[in-house]
Amino acid sequence: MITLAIAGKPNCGKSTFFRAATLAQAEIANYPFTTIDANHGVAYVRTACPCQEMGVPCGNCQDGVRFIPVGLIDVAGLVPEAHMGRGLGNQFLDNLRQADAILQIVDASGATDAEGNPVEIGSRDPVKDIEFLQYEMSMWMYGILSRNWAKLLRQAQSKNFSLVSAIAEVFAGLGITFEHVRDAVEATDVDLRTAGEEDLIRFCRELMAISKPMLIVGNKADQAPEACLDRLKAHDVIFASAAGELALRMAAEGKFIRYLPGDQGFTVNPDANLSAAQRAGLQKVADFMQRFGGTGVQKALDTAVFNLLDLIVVFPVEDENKLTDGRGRVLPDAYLMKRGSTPRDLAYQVHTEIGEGFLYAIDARTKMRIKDSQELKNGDIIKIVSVRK
Ligand SMILES: Nc1nc2c(ncn2[C@@H]2O[C@H](COP(=O)(O)OP(=O)(O)OP(=O)(O)O)[C@@H](O)[C@H]2O)c(=O)[nH]1
Repeated sequence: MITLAIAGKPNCGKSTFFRAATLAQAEIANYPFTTIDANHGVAYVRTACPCQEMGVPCGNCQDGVRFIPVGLIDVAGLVPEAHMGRGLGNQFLDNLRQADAILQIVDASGATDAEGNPVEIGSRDPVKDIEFLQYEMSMWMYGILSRNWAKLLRQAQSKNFSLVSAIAEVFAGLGITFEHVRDAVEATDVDLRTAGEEDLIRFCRELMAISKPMLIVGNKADQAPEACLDRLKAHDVIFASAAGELALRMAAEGKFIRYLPGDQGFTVNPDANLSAAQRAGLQKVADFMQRFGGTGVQKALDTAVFNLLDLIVVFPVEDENKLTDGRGRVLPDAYLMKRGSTPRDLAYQVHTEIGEGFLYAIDARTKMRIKDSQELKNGDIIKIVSVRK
């Protein structure tokens, strides 16, 4: 499963974001428990379900809105100098190894200092928090590389030794590949054999950015002064109110409101028995959503998966006319796949045996065969024909 990590300094709202994102109404979540443990959970990305367009009600979506599970990890307690083992240090940086991308939460309201202690709203420049996480993570990687460096350089003296492959091996546990290392070398133009400390740190920073793409979430935007928002705007930030999203999901779970994560607004159920304070609280969230186009939580999850990781959604079926699987379920699965994936890749994702026996694929919309070399498109409904079942 694609996994996103939530990272940031203490008190920026990570746990609130995590709780909000993993609290799914029964109609949305196929998973009985969306929180696996305190720090690992299941969240959902939102996409259009093709069932309405195709005229076959599927029962797996909400009015044409389909939610697809992704893993979510709350990487708690990152403090300055964590890479030197301070605070919970390495253990938590280590958590990031499981992540495909990182949601970097910053306190957009500037109400917490470098260590996460509460300070007056607006007194901390939130941009500094963006730099902090990227610095900690690249220094952590540099620490790993420098521990292995002398040995790697010795080995590099032999003729057929590739430093790029060797570095990829050092970081294999982090999901870093040969291509990531090669791209980082190219982007930084570092000559690895002669590189000094400064060059290697720069290289690690690039490698980090390439292998663990980060999305910046400006949380607590509901209480952020204009000056803080303006400073963050230069950094491609998604503004959010995790607290607002949590309130909405809890209200929706209690059937007080009708709200689907990612909607730009919500409606209060006419028979909801709400106190004046609850109504006022909901009104505040409604005002925020109107200003920012939603609470930002679902938008952050969707942007990380569909833009940063550049994934598309593909719906495999066994019957291209009824759009069902072998058990008659309509559009039962929605797969997240890398853009550029082919029908054969989809066959492998469904099952290794189906991949091995792959013959051809049919586009359920056109009923035409598609070439194996053809790239799948977002929203495709595909029947795989394979010699083995
Ligand atoms: N106004 C506002 N407050 C928020 C928001 N999100 C979180 N908070 C508050 O910020 C404080 C810290 O939130 P947490 O979610 O515990 O922060 P954390 O980053 O998990 O903190 P650590 O567990 O210490 O790492 C709490 O008092 C939250 O209620 C938000 O979107 N808006």
